[in-house]
Amino acid sequence: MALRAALRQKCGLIGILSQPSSSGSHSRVSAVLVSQMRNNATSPKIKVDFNQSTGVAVLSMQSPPVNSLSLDFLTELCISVEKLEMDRACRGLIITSSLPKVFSAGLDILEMYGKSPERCGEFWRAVQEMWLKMYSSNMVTIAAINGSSPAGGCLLSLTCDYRIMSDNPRYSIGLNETLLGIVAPFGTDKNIIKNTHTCSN
Ligand SMILES: CCCCCC/C=C\CC(=O)SCCNC(=O)CCNC(=O)[C@H](O)C(C)(C)COP(=O)(O)OP(=O)(O)OC[C@H]1O[C@@H](n2cnc3c(N)ncnc32)[C@H](O)[C@@H]1OP(=O)(O)O
Repeated sequence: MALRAALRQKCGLIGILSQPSSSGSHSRVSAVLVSQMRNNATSPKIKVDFNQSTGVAVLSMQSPPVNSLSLDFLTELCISVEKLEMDRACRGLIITSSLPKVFSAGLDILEMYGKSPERCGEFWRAVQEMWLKMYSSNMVTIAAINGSSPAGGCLLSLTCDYRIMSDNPRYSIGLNETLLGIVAPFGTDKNIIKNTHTCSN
């Protein structure tokens, strides 16, 4: 009931929950494949279960060991969210983890070491794209934080409309990245600044 109320508040529509799903874009599906090939991965890092009758999708992060946000992971995450966004039947999105104990360990530290400036640029653009896409989503978004969620994992949860965390003292959450000497890069891209203003309204 709470979700339906939230859906009503955010979308102003409730009657379309049972509308049939439209099909995803082929170009985006192939972008996932390109992402997997680049990473030499055989299994997807993101699993999406969409329930047509409720209009709610559950996006499970399943990238062992700790769902770190690598360029490939972020690419796949953004494509999955975009595909759901294009589906008018999907009104709500729950993001959670399939892994025990960890929601997300945040940005993949290996992406920040020994990489070319071009690759670093691509990575940080993907980080920006992820939080802008989530923050400006038309769907009601909920982070079901079922494990530790430091730094970028916390950031991911903060981009959602609602956060619910497992009551377990062993799970930690917070913006601890400054302890590693990592600060958010200054966004000079006009679109990023524009989108940020739009989101804050
Ligand atoms: C506008 C944009 C603003 C952006 C601002 C910047 C935002 C965020 C910056 C970041 O996110 S930097 C990353 C910070 N992350 C951390 O500090 C998390 C560190 N990790 C942990 O605290 C723990 O690993 C955990 C998540 C609590 C899990 O603990 P657990 O005991 O279950 O597992 P571990 O043995 O510690 O780790 C297993 C395995 O995973 C590797 N690993 C852990 N975290 C990362 C990571 N962030 N990136 C890459 N790899 C990671 C860890 O090294 C272990 O590897 P192996 O030793 O098994 O090879």
